[in-house]
Amino acid sequence: MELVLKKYFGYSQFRPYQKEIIQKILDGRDCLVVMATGSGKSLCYQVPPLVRGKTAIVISPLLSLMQDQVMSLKQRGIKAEYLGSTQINHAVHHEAESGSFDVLYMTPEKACSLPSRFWIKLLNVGICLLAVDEAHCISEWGHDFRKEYKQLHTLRGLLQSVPFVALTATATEKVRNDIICSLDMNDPYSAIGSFDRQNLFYGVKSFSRSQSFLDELVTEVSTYSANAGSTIIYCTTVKDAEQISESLRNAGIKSGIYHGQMSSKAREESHRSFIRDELQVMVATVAFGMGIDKPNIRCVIHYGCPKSLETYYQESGRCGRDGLTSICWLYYSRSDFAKADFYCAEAQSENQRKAIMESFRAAEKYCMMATCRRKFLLQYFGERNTNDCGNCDNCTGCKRERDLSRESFLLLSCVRSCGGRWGLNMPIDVLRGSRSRKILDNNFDKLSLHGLGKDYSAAWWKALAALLISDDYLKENVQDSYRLVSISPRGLQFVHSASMVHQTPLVLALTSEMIDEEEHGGLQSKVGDLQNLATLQCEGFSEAEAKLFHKLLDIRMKLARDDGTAPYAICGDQTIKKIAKIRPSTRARLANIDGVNQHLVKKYGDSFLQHISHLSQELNLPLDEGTVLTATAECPNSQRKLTAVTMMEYPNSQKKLSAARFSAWQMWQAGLSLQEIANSPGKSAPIKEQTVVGYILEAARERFEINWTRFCKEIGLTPEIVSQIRSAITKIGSRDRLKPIKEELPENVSYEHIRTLLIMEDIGVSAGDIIGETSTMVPESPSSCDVAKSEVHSSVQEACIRKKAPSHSLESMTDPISTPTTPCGCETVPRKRSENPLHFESFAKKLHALHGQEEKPNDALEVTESAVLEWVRSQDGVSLSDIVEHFKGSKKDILVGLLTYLEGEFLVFKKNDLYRAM
Ligand SMILES: Nc1ncnc2c1ncn2[C@@H]1O[C@H](COP(=O)(O)OP(=O)(O)OP(=O)(O)O)[C@@H](O)[C@H]1O
Repeated sequence: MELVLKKYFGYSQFRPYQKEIIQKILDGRDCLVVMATGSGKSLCYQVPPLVRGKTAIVISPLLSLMQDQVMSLKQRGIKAEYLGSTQINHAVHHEAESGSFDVLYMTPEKACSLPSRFWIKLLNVGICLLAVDEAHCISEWGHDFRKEYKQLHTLRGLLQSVPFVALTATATEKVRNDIICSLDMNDPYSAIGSFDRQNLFYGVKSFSRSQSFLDELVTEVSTYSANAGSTIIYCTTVKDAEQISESLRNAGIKSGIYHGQMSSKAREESHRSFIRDELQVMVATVAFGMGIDKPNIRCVIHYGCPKSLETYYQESGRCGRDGLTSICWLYYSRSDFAKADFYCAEAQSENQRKAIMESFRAAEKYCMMATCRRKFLLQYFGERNTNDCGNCDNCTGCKRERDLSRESFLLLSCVRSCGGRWGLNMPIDVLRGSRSRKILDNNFDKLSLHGLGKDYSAAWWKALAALLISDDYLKENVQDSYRLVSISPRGLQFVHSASMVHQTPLVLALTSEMIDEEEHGGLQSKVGDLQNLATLQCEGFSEAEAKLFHKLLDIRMKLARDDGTAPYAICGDQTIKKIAKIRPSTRARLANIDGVNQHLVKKYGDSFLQHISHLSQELNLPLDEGTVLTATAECPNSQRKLTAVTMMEYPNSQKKLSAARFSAWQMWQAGLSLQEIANSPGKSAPIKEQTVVGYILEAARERFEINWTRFCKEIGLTPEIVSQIRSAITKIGSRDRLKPIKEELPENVSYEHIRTLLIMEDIGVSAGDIIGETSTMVPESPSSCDVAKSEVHSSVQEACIRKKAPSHSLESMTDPISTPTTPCGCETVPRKRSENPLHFESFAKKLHALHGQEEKPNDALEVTESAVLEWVRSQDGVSLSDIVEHFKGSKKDILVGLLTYLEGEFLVFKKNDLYRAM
């Protein structure tokens, strides 16, 4: 399973529940999976077909969702397709029944209308599971009941031996039971995960649909949207959606619109542009609901209270599916709460009407509460023992608590005096001193309470009423869709214990709406804080790394566009972040990054590596940051010759130098030329020689030993150039900045010359001594003083050459294959890779050639890619020492080289220091 996970999905670990669920499916057991949005449910049905080599059937409610999923799976090298009305390739049906696909999506209608011969044929080749995604649609108690889902049990009869897997993010206990019964599931394994989406911040504010609020919202969105993922703004009406969309476009924000009144073609186009990152913001109605599978949505805004808490959880759950910090704001106005009847009109039964009403009230309560919102959400979905989250507006805002005993006494008494026959408006109007006809007709103007609550707005009183309802002082009864308010026993007790002049203290936390009402007369409903999204995106990055991250996002976008796919299908933002942080220089290192799968490495790896190398150079960022150095195979011959001088002598080298610099220095010490190092094959593309010079100079600054004579010769630092540089420095009177020095010098004097001289001086190496001693150097015009000094012998450097320079000529080595190679035996151009491991035997041969033949015990096994691969494959995870032991007699360096190579080719992978075959 882990192998499939890494190979196709690029991940090295399963998330909670995934592995158990997959195992149960592989064992043939029905499963009910209820896990949070974005928790990774899809993977549970995508892995088994790859393990078993049989087709997985996935029932999904929306064509757009299927198309997105198929696109993403194809980008992972998984054979996936869908059957549905928009499928224009007629061959798909035939291929599907012959079992050509790993994952086959279809709508419930399609699944029920396929002839039984289709299923029988497919069963013969193999079906490993039937998954019902968004399974809550089966239940009348669910918030999105679809009658086509009810028909799915007919498939049970046809596919008796196939495990059924029902998946949903939102299912109360009632809904779960309904799913199990409807699908005729047999003793299903139930995996009920937490609903908690810890990376999401939840916030709520009251607002008025005014131009000033809209302007403020547009300004906020524009501050972060250009470089911080995507945003969805959900509206409750098409009119709101159109108005917001227009305002965003007028402000120059790339935004699209999506609602049910658009043609299906226009909707598709809008959806497509959004998932391909061509739009920053999508303004949509609920029509843009389930099936938005885009992982990098950073912000979901609700412009109006949604119709149920389940809908809210689903829609806000579109946010931050890649696990990165994301924000959900909900803006509500009082008028939103008057829509219950409208939503109930959709009900097809009394049960459904009740369910709609209940979840609508829950959404209202969510808006009005002053305590932890996440806790409320989780408890609504049946999770107990939850604590305050510290990551919602009510937890993070400064809580304002106040003794509201007098106000509560007035409201409770007034509700009681009105006889519990009214909604909230009547007692509030009485308190505010209204003399409307209804009040006069009922003689409520005669009540002693009449007019005593004038100091607060009606909205303020309603907010207090919501607090008193949630604390059980008031209760709401729904009668013929009217909401009547009456006093509860607890409320009655409170009223009895008090009088007009004295009440028991009742300390309550004010809601943000109450505060707004008190401080700004309800006019200042400020948009919640969205701006920090832009900074969150690059948290933990230096400025240069943040730049690299954004450039890599652009590159991913371009690659995706060229390929007609969505950027996130290549890899997620989280993975790009890791790439920007690590800056891998080789395929193997790229492959090691979580989220990088085989398909990515094969298809885009070289392109990414080239860009990383160039951009890192431009931004002065080292490659292979944080990579633990191991003996690498990137230039295998150098390893052999360096065993005596590398890690042993520089135990802290990792701390001082990045892997790329250390590796360049190693190769240099092994006798490779600067050009050879620049072209060494471990990298996807040659790097510049100047970069190699820079790397070696940095090593020198860190007191790594350098053969200066050889180095100066190679970069062409002559005595004449040294004296020219010195004159230039004297002339400008400073050596702090290179540019003015360079400007004083002739063309042939390079920055590398200047840098080298300065570093030599900094670390106390005399340039004159070094340059002067080498007779093979032919200075263009030897300058007197430096030539004189050249007679002096540099004992330190010379000793170093004698002791550690390569003992045999690199050029003399036999190259067993015909590809052009550098003197180190490595290819000068990136090698075209093949899927067939045997094709790489040449690499093993080359390694042997480079390391020289040696005495091997008679029983020693020959080390080739296929031999190593075969043996690793036959084991359940082996350590390097096991491999060395098994292939005893072979050099560890050769084995390490082969393993690294096989890792880069996704033929083996390493987890917890154990190698396993893919
Ligand atoms: N083991 C894993 N390691 C890292 N990322 C993972 C893992 N499993 C899944 N993911 C990623 O998590 C994200 C959400 O996964 P997925 O789409 O399966 O969620 P879901 O539970 O089906 O959500 P929803 O209910 O909203 O459809 C995807 O980007 C997916 O690639």
